[in-house]
Order: sequence, then C-alpha cells, then structure tokens
Amino acid sequence: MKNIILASSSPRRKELLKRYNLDFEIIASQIEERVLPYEEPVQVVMTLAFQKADDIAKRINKDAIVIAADTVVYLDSILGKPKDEEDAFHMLGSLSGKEHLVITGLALIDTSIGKKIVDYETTKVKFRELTPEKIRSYISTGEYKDKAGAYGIQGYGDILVEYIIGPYSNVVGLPIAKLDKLLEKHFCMKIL
Ligand SMILES: Cc1cn([C@H]2C[C@H](O)[C@@H](COP(=O)(O)OP(=O)(O)OP(=O)(O)O)O2)c(=O)[nH]c1=O
Repeated sequence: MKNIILASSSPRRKELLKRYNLDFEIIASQIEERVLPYEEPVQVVMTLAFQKADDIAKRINKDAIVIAADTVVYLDSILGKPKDEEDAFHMLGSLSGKEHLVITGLALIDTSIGKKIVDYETTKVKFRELTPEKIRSYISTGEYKDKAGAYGIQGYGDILVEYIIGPYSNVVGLPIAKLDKLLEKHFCMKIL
C-alpha cells in the first residue's frame, strides 16, 4: 500500500477521507492562495489544488501519493472565504434565492514516478430566499468563517439550501467519488 498524504488544513477534508479504508497522513501546504480576477473558476481551483499538492510533493523526501483540493463558490464571480461578518453578509445576500456552483479542484501527485493528475468536480446549489434576519442569525453561529461562499452545508448552513444537484462531498470540499475514480484510473488504487 502506498503512502497517502492529504495536503490540507481543512478539518472537513480530513473527516471526509477518514471515513474510508485508507491510512493517510496530513501535511498542510503553506502556499499563498492567489486568485487572479480574469481566470475562469475551473482554472483557478485546478491551479490552486495543484500548487498545494506540488508544494508538499517537493517538501517530502519519500514516495507517496499527495492529494490536495481547492473549493470555490461561483455566481457571476468567484466567492472565496469571507474576510469578516460584513463580507459574509454580502456573500450570503448575493446567493439568496439563486443557484450557484460549488467547484472543487483535485490534484494528485505520485512522487515515486512524478505522475501528476488534475481534475475538478461541480455541484449546483440552490439557496432559499433569505431575509436579512435569517442571514444575521446564520452569521451569529460563526460557521460562515473559513468557508468558501460563507456557508457550510454540513452544519447550520443546510437551513439555507433548497436543493443541490451533484455530489454532496464536493460542496464540503473533497469530491470522494471523483477522487476514487482518479485513484483507480491513474494509480491503480481504491479507497473502498
Ligand atoms: C461551500 C462550502 C465550503 N466549505 C469549505 C471547504 C474548504 O475547507 C473551504 C474552502 O477553502 P479552501 O481554500 O478550498 O481550503 P482550506 O483553506 O479550508 O484548506 P486547505 O487549502 O488547507 O486544503 O470551504 C465547507 O466546509 N462547506 C461548504 O458547504
């Protein structure tokens, strides 16, 4: 069995991967996540996921498969993590009553042979019409922090969502089915 390294500081990614039949180590990448305004969201998440995986692949001195991901919310423009409560208020207000996309880039690097695979997954999420009171109540839970689009569907944020089309784990930050497919196809490995 190959060594697996999850290059992530995200507790959500760790929890999603821990459910499966896979021993892995966590080493968070230190890259500065810079989004250029003219880039397409798919390009952005794949580039950032690759930079995270590559950062760790270059720093470790052993054979391993390094897995990294990057998630953004997209509605006319890219919504990353909110800077503060006001930013979260504006983000959630702009998502109210509309469909948006959650896009996660996934990067896998096998350091033993230098193989690099980058892909992405998309999930459509429709929000309810949200009153300013509802948005404020949600923000007061504190769960908006550190999450793309200022919500977490896995927590109180579920109350904001009317429906989703596509994989749930992708919204939480690690598209498990896509990861399994890529591992199977390119690295002859399964996570279940
Ligand atoms: C939309 C949404 C995002 N998120 C999270 C997933 C990601 O952790 C975060 C997006 O930030 P990312 O920059 O993708 O990841 P991160 O900084 O948390 O972790 P790392 O780069 O070290 O891997 O938003 C949820 O947890 N639930 C949701 O419903």
